[in-house]
Amino acid sequence: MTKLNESEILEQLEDIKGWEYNEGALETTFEFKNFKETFAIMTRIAFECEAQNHHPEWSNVYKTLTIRLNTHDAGGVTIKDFKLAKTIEEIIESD
Ligand SMILES: C[C@H](O)[C@H](O)[C@H]1CNC2=NC(N)=NC(=O)C2=N1
Repeated sequence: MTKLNESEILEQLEDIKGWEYNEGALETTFEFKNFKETFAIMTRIAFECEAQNHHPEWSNVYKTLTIRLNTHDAGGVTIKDFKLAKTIEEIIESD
């Protein structure tokens, strides 16, 4: 898996609104209704991460969820990160 360069990353980012390239990772923050809803979404995302064998750096404070995606094995952002970011968007939009 080869890491993408910055212009490739910025080009791919045009397809997923709300995400940005920050300090070597794709990053976004979501705000939900309350903690229960946030944690339920995190659980659904976690199953999909397992299925893709690709895992986020994330943090949750009450109803705020921050997600950072990069590919440790490649030392940067790869197409796997974009695939997972799009999946996360689908999960949240289907809610
Ligand atoms: C052995 C296993 O396939 C690897 O450690 C996978 C698991 N999940 C991963 N997740 C992320 N975000 N980056 C990786 O490089 C990665 N590698």
